Amino acid sequence: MADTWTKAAENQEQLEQQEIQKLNENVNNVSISNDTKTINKDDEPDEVNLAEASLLVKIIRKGLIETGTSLDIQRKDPNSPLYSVKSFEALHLKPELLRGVYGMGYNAPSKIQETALPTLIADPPQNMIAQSQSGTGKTACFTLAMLTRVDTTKDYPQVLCLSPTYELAIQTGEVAARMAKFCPEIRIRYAVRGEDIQRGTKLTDHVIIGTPGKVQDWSLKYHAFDLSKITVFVLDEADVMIAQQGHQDQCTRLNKHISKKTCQYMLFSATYDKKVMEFAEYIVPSPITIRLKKEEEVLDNIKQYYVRCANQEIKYQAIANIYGVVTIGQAIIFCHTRKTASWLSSKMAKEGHSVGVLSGELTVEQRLAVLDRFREGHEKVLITTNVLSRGIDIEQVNIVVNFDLPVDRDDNADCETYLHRIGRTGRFGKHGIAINLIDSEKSMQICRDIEKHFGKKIMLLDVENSDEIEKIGS
Ligand SMILES: Nc1ncnc2c1ncn2[C@@H]1O[C@H](COP(=O)(O)OP(=O)(O)OP(=O)(O)O)[C@@H](O)[C@H]1O
Repeated sequence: MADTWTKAAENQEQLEQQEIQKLNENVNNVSISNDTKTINKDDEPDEVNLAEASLLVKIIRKGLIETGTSLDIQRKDPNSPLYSVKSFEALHLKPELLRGVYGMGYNAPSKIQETALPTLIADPPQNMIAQSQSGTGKTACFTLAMLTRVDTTKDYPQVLCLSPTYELAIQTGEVAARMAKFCPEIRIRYAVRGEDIQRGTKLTDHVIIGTPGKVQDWSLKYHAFDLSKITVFVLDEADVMIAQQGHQDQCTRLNKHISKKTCQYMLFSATYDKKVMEFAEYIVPSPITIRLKKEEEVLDNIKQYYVRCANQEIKYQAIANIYGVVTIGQAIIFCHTRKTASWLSSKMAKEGHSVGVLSGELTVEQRLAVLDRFREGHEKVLITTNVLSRGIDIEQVNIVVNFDLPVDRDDNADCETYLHRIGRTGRFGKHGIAINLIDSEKSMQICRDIEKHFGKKIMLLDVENSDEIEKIGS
């Protein structure tokens, strides 16, 4: 059987190689002028964008080519988050789950999977607070641990997984369903907006995946399940769940009813600032902690740039031209407010560009429909707000644009959100590009603060210097 799985994985790899080759052929067919002559950015937005487009093609082309060859190399590099010495077989997963894992095309664990999984599924259960870079397989890691712990002889919810957004809960549920494909007796239930139950219902599902508000309603208001019987409590994007206003109150309320003696806590995120980690260690009894050093948090496979734009209109022009280039892959554009997202999308739509827009004011059905269309490639560009900054996994996204840099309530750099936003590209070792549009001294300062915080260079995309362009693109 193992041989069949190995073959399936090899086939998958061959298919991926063919796909990459096809993409590269497409890239080579894109004809864009290499004109990089001196440009007055304020007066000549079109020329600026032509040069930018040309540079982007080079960078993307390089990224796509590297993507095809580097996964194996990254796996052998001890400094890479994808490094592993063990096979999935060596992690002591149940055979049915192992089949699920291979069925998803995974052939070796990432560093976080190799490190955390054996501890998470060992007995007696141990609590864990884990950090690993974006796109390195945390979801698969805690999902496998959750499914391992299910006791199908008991017909009530035992595993509770909380996500900060509707989209993320659905995505995690889909991963869990795929992993559990060969465990048909495990029942998984979404507790999210739009899913309703009758008063008096007693849930018989084993795993509940949802957002805190809905889970609170079902457990504490409708008593559809008993929180004290939960044996695994997972907080995905744990830092926002325990520290951000709104989520914090709901999670604290739920946590009060969870038995510290019999429940295993699993907290996962790509970021924890110092205070949040201290708080997490305070609320989770005797946790095993897996932490990254600050300089390890930003992935080397995501190249970061900034572009100076005179004003919002020039930022728009930059985006409008980037649109032409990203048909090679897909892009997500982050705006600070719904208003800017809607302004940008309607302006682009008016000019005939096909873009999706996803922000908090849409109904959950609309949000999911927009995301599905984007996943299926109907739109190449998705304009959004922080609602989509965390966890969403779309493999083909190779560019993230910060139309506005992320700031906190005091207008200071929001480094955690920045990291999550740019982590929508560069998934599982792929190469990605993050472009920050800078239109004021204030935003330049924020960019510098982010750079300093992570100790990773954010390079100027200087369209006036063709030598530099060549250097960046090579
Ligand atoms: N061992 C593996 N082998 C190959 N692909 C994997 C493996 N583990 C996870 N993946 C894939 O890598 C991608 C990123 O994984 P995942 O979404 O779990 O990352 P994450 O760490 O949870 O990201 P984020 O920090 O953004 O929440 C997914 O497409 C997933 O299917």
